[in-house]
Amino acid sequence: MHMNIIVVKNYEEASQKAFEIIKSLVIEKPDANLGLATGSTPIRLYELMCEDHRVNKTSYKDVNTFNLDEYYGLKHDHPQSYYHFMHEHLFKHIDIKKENVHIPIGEGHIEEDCKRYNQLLSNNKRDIQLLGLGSNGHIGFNEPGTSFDTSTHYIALKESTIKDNAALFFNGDLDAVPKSAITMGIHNIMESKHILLIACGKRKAEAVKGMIEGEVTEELPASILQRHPHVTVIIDEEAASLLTK
Ligand SMILES: N[C@@H]1[C@@H](O)[C@H](O)[C@@H](COP(=O)(O)O)O[C@@H]1O
Repeated sequence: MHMNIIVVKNYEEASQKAFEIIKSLVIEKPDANLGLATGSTPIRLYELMCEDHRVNKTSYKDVNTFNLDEYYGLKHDHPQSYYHFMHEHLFKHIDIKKENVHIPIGEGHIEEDCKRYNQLLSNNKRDIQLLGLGSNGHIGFNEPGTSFDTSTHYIALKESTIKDNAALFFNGDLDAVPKSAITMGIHNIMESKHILLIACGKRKAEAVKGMIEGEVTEELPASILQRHPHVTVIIDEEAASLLTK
């Protein structure tokens, strides 16, 4: 097993650690391909990147980014679209070029767009893929039961995911959360040279245990990371609390 597991005290330390990894990659390789994620977890990391860009002038002008997923049916300017999230939390604060930003399109011709995104991904291998972790073990929006062979696809969200995201982003309003999404598949995620997963808090402890100590199963999508040659997992004490080894 090639997982490098880093246990830190809390969310702030986890974000700092992840930031160090991303920053040193961008400095070493100014035209790096970054696979990016949304959700509540990377928010502090993105803040640190913006601050560092402002203060230390770390440049993203030759960086390309590829986001994991997008809700289906939200317009770009919807405040909860991932497109909007990424612009607000990261892109508008750094010197990345608009044309270097890639996010799946969550409306219109699904099949064509998935095909186009897959082509883009296979032409641009990611140097690093940032991941959060769903409380049910999903990565991107690859819900439990998704085949490990998938590339970018349309997926119906599980009840638990709708609930989690309602609580975090939609003021608890289940009806406001889109019921489906477009996501990079497990196959696309596994193509990245390095995978960096951050998980914090008690509600992730079960999934973290399965991901690291459980069997590799499509019922817990993140468990596939055990088969990747270069994975860094950053977890806080709460998320690590059920680990036995
Ligand atoms: N599609 C996203 C994932 O990319 C994210 O990693 C996960 C965890 O979210 P959070 O970081 O808010 O716990 O759930 C969301 O549904």
